[in-house]
Amino acid sequence: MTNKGAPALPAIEVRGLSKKYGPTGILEDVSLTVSPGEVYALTGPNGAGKTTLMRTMTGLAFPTGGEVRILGRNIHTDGTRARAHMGAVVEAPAKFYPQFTGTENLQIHANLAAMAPGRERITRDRIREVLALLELTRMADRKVSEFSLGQRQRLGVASAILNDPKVLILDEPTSGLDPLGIGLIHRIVTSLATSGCAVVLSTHHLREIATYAHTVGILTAGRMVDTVDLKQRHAAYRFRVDDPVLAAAALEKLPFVKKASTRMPYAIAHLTDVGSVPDTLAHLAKEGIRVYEASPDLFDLYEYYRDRVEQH
Ligand SMILES: Nc1ncnc2c1ncn2[C@@H]1O[C@H](COP(=O)(O)OP(=O)(O)OP(=O)(O)O)[C@@H](O)[C@H]1O
Repeated sequence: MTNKGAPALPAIEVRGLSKKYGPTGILEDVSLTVSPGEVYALTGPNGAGKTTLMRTMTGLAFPTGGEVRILGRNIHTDGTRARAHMGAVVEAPAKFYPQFTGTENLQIHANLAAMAPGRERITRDRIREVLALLELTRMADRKVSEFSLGQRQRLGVASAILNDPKVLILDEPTSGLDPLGIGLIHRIVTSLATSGCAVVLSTHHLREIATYAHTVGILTAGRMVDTVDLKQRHAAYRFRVDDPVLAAAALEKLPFVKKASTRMPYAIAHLTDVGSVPDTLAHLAKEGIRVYEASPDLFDLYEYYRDRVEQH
């Protein structure tokens, strides 16, 4: 029997997770699913429980209730196999031996990673490649005690991606990084996701994350209060036209427009596919509507987040 046509197994599945420290509830009934190739950003106020959730997802902390599955395997009862294809940094900055060099520290991680079932040895070339990717070649043979905070942060990401993971979990990977370092981490995460890796990262940088995450989970006081599908939000386009009401009525008729509305001086169209913008423009012109400007109607995650957090 084949499972052709069956939905792909989620790479990460968190179901009804709760966690207490003593009598204090930190997480309550948290669920989330991340598919292969998806970037899931976890955000929320300080103390909301993001680090606790990520520590529990990687098996470093145990839940009071619920479960975590990585590639179908329970991280708490089948940890060795669940972690075989996982990379993670959940301490900031990641812990390294300060008296050893960057390369030596990665070699230690490589040796540990190679002990996972079904995993091959990580070569010296791969270590060099990952150091170059994180722009750490210059620091490769220096002791970690000589690394800056940002360099240690990048070495943490290097160690997490060393074994070419299918699941990557990063707690605030861009904290302490300069603007170019932040861009570098974004590019690396995007490229891993493009090749099928499922990524969960926590962050407070909402406007940046909105440009490349697929999903944003908002955690407040230990509860997942909202999950935002950014793909859906990005398919809105706005057109500055001479008559927005007329334009919205014309846009409504198009098969690839899910919804049209006005926000003066714009007509807003929610498209099924951003590739249909040229056809939309052609249609507006045919209807005699003059278009002065057409641009993505970017979803303001910061505004949305503020509203959602203030409600709780
Ligand atoms: N080992 C622990 N023992 C007791 N309480 C803890 C422990 N670890 C975390 N907490 C508490 O759990 C709550 C959530 O902390 P956590 O670090 O998960 O939040 P966070 O969302 O990651 O915060 P931040 O954005 O500030 O990093 C806090 O109130 C914290 O004091």
